[in-house]
Amino acid sequence: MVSIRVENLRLTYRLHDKLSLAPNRPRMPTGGRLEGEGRKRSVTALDGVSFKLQAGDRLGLVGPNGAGKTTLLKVLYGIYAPTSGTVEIDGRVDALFNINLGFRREATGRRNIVLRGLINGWSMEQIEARMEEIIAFSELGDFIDMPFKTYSQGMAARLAFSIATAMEPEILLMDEWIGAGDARFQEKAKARTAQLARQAGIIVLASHSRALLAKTCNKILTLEGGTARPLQSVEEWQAAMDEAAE
Ligand SMILES: Nc1ncnc2c1ncn2[C@@H]1O[C@H](COP(=O)(O)OP(=O)(O)OP(=O)(O)O)[C@@H](O)[C@H]1O
Repeated sequence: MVSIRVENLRLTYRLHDKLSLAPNRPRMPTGGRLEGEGRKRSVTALDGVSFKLQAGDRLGLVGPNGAGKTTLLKVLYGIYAPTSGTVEIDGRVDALFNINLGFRREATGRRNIVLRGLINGWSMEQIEARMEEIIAFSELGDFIDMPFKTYSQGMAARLAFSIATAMEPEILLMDEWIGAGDARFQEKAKARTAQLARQAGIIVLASHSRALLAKTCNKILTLEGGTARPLQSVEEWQAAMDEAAE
């Protein structure tokens, strides 16, 4: 059964001197908790975060800039190991948080589909079998044989989304990539995302767009300076937002 279980998660970035935040730079107006001095400086981007998700859940991650949303996605994807706490994931995970990540700029869209498929462990036969469906969903037409570097952000987003969802992930992690597609593609992508969640998958989407979150998610996790509020249903979150606005 697909599930995510996060228990008391803490993630601290250790900052080397060359990694910015030197004392003569402007103070960070927002973000995680800065600690230490000089080479021992660190940022605690997530602290004491706990939540559980089950099959069919579509979680929205919300919070101001630097709240820890992207860091949480990266921990769920396994890019960063927790500094402390536990993350237990059951299910095949794929991520779409940087549209250009993992694409060869010089290679065509078609070649990039092959490369991504191979990285995902598909055989050439499996790639061939999915190729036309991926191209059709992306609606890139003849541009599929143009180098990736010639694509607009929206075109790159179409290809990235089409490949990632063709890989049939059980858990899909996303940030606001969807904003790069035009309105029609966004509708199509939303339908496919909902279908994926219905097929007993889990979606985690970090976004600043209330409309997108309301349409896509059933649960909301609000992060602030790296700490999380208790999980809310999307209805509770909307009601709280409306109340705060009054
Ligand atoms: N690679 C890194 N090295 C050091 N600190 C980092 C790194 N990535 C993020 N941080 C810090 O961790 C904190 C959380 O950042 P994160 O990118 O997770 O926020 P976010 O909620 O996704 O923000 P945004 O809405 O702006 O995308 C910030 O204080 C940021 O400065």
